[in-house]
Amino acid sequence: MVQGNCPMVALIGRPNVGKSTLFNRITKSRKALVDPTPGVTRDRHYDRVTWDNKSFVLVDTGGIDDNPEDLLVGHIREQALAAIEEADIILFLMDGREGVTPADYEVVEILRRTRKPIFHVVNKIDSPKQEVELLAQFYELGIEKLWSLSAEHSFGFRDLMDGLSAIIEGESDDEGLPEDLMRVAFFGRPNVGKSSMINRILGEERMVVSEISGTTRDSVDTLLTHGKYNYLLIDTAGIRRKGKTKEKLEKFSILKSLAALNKCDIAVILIDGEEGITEQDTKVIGYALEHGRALIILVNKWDLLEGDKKRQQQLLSEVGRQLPFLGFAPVLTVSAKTGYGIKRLFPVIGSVYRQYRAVFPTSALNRLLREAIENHSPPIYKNKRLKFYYTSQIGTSPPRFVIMTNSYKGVHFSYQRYLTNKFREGLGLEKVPIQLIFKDKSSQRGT
Ligand SMILES: Nc1nc2c(ncn2[C@@H]2O[C@H](COP(=O)(O)OP(=O)(O)OP(=O)(O)O)[C@@H](O)[C@H]2O)c(=O)[nH]1
Ligand SMILES: Nc1nc2c(ncn2[C@@H]2O[C@H](COP(=O)(O)OP(=O)(O)OP(=O)(O)O)[C@@H](O)[C@H]2O)c(=O)[nH]1
Repeated sequence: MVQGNCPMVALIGRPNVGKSTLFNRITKSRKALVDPTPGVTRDRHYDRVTWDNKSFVLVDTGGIDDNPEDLLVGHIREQALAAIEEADIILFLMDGREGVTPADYEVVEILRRTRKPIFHVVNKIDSPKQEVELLAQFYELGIEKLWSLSAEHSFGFRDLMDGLSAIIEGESDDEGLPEDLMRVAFFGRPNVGKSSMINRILGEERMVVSEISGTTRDSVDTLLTHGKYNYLLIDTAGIRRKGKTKEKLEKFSILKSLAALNKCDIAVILIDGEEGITEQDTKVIGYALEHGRALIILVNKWDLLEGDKKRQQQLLSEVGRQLPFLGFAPVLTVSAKTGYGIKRLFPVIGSVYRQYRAVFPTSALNRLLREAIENHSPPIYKNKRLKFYYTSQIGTSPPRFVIMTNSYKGVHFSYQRYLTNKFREGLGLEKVPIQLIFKDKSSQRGT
């Protein structure tokens, strides 16, 4: 049984064996979370999947790292090594139509080195008849259990997914943790100072601390009580840097840390004050946004910029420029080394958390909606004035509101943005993401 919330399942295999096809089949049933945010780099090669109430993060390693200059066999070997190192479960895909290849032998050998669960999957077996014809030769590999599959036509798919979810433990229910816990996860590139930051927070505040192990394989969660509040600090894994695979592992570690996103309320993203914001930072931020998480940006190692006003300003405006859509996220300059700025963090976490979980009475929301419409008339759509009838809150974390309209299709981006800003201002939600969902009153359809 694979423990922990949301293990990482890596899909490996030679080019063209059907990894993308399988990835799409597994992930496509998932309903879209939020509209894509402009400017955010989206990586289509990983996704969170829930099957039978079990959740995991699926990673298509082929997509992560396609370097055409890599020799084929070398490439798959590296992929397998990285997967052994970083993934919790491995799906090794082979091509039933092509038959067993030397690379398959080699990968099977590599995979024998780990005790992690491995699914040896023979793809492109599109029917029971083909199973009889194509599968037999793969037993030469000496693998007891082979899974035959048609990623394209779904033969064998359900069995594979059931097999996979059978070895994943259900969501842990946080037994023994206090209620109303603020879950704060720290993200950032290797070496940005995540561990130093958490240590600094713990040392600085001399708080009641206890370690909760095993929630995620490589991360240690720390429960602490500060004032009358309880916090769970989640440190995302540091990676082991090893020779040539460093780059690859770095990508893996980012993906894996994404599993932590699923269990936090607030994602604290550390940016290296010396290096500035990187593409990997914007990727993690994008993913946090898609998951509707509250965000706090910490520009760490600020001590290294001490006295350099020009560089400081440059850096902050760079952050603003790179993340224009992120106006709501507080940005703090800090130093885990000297302790500069750390005292400001808790009040910010507190106010972000309160906003993130806020609940509003329907009457106040409707008043706000009416005022917003009076101040700025809705546009005309298909010769009719757009109407907004009423609104109510349908969720928190982040706050979500539904607004009933006569034509949700007519609510263009600019008016949507206007209403979002009005809701933010009117409800005091300036530090968190919020979602407005428009629905047609008559048909109950909408976005
Ligand atoms: N007959 C059959 N064809 C399949 C199946 N799965 C994938 N294919 C085909 O195999 C080809 C390669 O599939 P991809 O999913 O792109 O393979 P990949 O492993 O992601 O390839 P790379 O992106 O190069 O790593 C495509 O033409 C698919 O249509 C299957 O189950 N049956
Ligand atoms: N000058 C300066 N150095 C810092 C600061 N914070 C961390 N460092 C240094 O940066 C290095 C990396 O810090 P870690 O806390 O290990 O970074 P991490 O993000 O946990 O790294 P991984 O475990 O690799 O993910 C260490 O040498 C720290 O001493 C800071 O605010 N200022």
